[in-house]
Amino acid sequence: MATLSSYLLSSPPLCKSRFSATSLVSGIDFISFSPRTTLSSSSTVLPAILSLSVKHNRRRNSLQGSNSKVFLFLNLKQDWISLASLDFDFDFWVSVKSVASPTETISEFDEMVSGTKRKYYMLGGKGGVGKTSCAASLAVRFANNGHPTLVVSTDPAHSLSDSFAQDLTGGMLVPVEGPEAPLFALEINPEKAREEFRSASQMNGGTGVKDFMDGMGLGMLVEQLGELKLGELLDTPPPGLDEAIAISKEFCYSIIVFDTAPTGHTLRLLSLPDFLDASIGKILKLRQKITSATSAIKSVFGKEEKGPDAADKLEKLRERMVKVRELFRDTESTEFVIVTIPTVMAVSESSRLSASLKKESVPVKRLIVNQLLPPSSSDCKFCSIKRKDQMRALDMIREDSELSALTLMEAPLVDMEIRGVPALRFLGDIIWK
Ligand SMILES: Nc1ncnc2c1ncn2[C@@H]1O[C@H](COP(=O)(O)OP(=O)(O)OP(=O)(O)O)[C@@H](O)[C@H]1O
Repeated sequence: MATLSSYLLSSPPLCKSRFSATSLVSGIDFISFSPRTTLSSSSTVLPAILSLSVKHNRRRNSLQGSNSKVFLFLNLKQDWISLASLDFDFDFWVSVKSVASPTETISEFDEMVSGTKRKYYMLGGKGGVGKTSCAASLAVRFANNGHPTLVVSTDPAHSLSDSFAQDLTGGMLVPVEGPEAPLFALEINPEKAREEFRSASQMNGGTGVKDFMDGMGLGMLVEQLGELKLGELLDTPPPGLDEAIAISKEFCYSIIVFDTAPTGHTLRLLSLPDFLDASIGKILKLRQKITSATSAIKSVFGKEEKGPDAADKLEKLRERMVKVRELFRDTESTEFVIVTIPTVMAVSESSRLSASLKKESVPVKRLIVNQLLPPSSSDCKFCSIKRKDQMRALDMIREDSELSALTLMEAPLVDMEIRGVPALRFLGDIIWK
């Protein structure tokens, strides 16, 4: 934003419109105008490369307080710019300026599909904020722009099927109908993934820690390994394990979008590879020591070594965990997109999520504020309260040390259906211009 403001200061305005407005009711109000109308003389300028500044002068007879803030909403795609204020007893000066030449501009979307590496986008946030809807719409946007895409739901409470109005249950890849390039969707079956873990960590269909450790030739050390919480790990794999296993699988798509589970679950998922790597690593080291100590005895008695056993399977699982860990932190290929809604509670949780992701060295660049109320000149009482909450939450984002550093993307509250197709599929066209 620093470069943007310095550009605004240094470049002459492309258009300057003056208009006045007086709010008829107290509370937040909106006024809108179309930049294309006012810019008709500068036909070479694309709306996508415009920015907006506003100056306001208090009218002499204004009775309002002196601390009113003016908020700007730009929706160039839909041809409107709105100003929102608690006090419209002002004269407004609106300047629209070009911030870059068309050739220099890279849209958010272009940036997201740039590079040669396969890209992983993980959308996460508080429960119910619209992670699935935004993941589905982003995936549709990628596919419609020619990028073979896979969207994976790792949230045990799947709702991807509802977003696409298609049955995606069953843990299989399903082609999504509609988009131009291939788009596949997958709802991870947590039970299946857990089963995979159990079979990797247990020997010959045995169950429990004792069998597993026997299989490893470490039966007598079960007690000593108590501090690794191995029993817990094998009998009730931690939430998120299924996701980690799924993520580590090889897929043949240029972009993979993950619709993750709500915050707490996702954070456990992110720290899981480290935990598993450390635990499995310790077990394998121990086994190695015992094997070398007993190998001399075994050779004397002519006993054969066992074939592929639990240790090999576990070693493979550990390798996958290492890959997952690297993937989470690879800034060139992976990005965690935080999804939030404009409420104080959701913003607070998003700030904590951002801090935790930073601590885990997971790259985060963008924040989607979903379900923003579109401007309206005739709010009901409920809507005007909601709008005030929304303003407060947006202010919080701007002032938050974690969130203000992220690129803000706005997703409006949309009508749920467009001719029988869930409108949320098309949110991506609005968010990622
Ligand atoms: N921009 C929007 N406009 C209108 N409705 C929306 C919007 N975004 C999400 N919704 C609705 O909000 C509800 C929750 O959305 P969604 O399932 O995408 O959230 P989620 O964060 O994935 O939820 P969960 O945490 O339960 O997985 C759904 O009914 C969805 O249709």
